[in-house]
Amino acid sequence: MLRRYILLNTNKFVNCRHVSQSMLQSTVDEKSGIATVTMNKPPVNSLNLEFLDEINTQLNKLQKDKIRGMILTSGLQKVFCAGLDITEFYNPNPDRLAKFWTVLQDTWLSLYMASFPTVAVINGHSPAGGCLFAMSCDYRVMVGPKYTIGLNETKLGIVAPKWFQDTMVAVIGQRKAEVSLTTGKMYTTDEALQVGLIDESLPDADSALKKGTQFLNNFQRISPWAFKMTKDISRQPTVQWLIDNKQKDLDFVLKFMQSPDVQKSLGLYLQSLKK
Ligand SMILES: CCCC/C=C/CC(=O)SCCNC(=O)CCNC(=O)[C@H](O)C(C)(C)COP(=O)(O)OP(=O)(O)OC[C@H]1O[C@@H](n2cnc3c(N)ncnc32)[C@H](O)[C@@H]1OP(=O)(O)O
Repeated sequence: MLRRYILLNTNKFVNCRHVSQSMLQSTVDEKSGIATVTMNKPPVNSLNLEFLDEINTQLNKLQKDKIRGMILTSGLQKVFCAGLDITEFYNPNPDRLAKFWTVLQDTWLSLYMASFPTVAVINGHSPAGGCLFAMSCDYRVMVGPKYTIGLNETKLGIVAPKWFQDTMVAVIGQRKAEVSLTTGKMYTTDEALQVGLIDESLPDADSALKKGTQFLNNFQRISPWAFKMTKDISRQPTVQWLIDNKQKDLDFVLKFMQSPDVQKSLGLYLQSLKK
């Protein structure tokens, strides 16, 4: 089957059979209209400014192209996404930190409110921002049993912003989210399934991708307009706070992240990761 590969670094559609050298590969199945977007930024798909910008640009492009659905997955061996790139927060340049956080806000809004159905095929560990991205999709299929997922921010000595927390509440409910967030809980695949953080667990990536595609095929007979209106109504309460408070959220992050206590915690955490 002819697949359309998108070269993101030039931001142009190119019909060819080669995968681009970009950090993000995107293929669109021309028959079904389903895009597979694969994060491929070794070693752990950490989300820095440039990577987020690329993801956001691609989401907007797919929206314009009126694709019928999207699978978000990882091209790495055992990590879906390690979350935000901690080096963006450690001894930051304030201008870059502001840009980074603004692009993160925009990328989340693009993903959370995507006009097309989205599935996260979580084929590796998915802490913090990785979990946020997975939770922002409409359906989650995870490869089990050895990977983990959760919002672990408190374990780094930092605080998940309100919209991270609200996204989790929307998926697993207030009580479970509160315990999960305060303890920085990383769930095993089985635990995540039990608590409702993921929708399905499959033993390998191929079957997870098939499941994800099956979910998207449910929308073949659903009007894209009816889908989008329903999703907007359902998700509006979660996004509205950020839409109304982007600057306030940014100001908080700039102040919080540059405080000496937080810098100290981040430094220790980075050191522990290197060990
Ligand atoms: C108010 C603002 C709040 C902001 C909220 C923040 C949300 C976030 O997303 S913060 C990021 C939280 N992420 C994590 O805590 C994940 C940390 N990483 C891991 O747990 C593991 O790396 C992981 C399980 C994902 C993968 O394990 P391994 O495959 O064994 O890889 P390594 O641990 O050896 O890591 C390889 C390499 O990558 C560096 N790394 C890992 N994660 C990050 C990250 N999030 N940002 C930057 N760099 C990261 C790690 O240090 C290693 O580096 P080298 O030693 O230089 O190779």
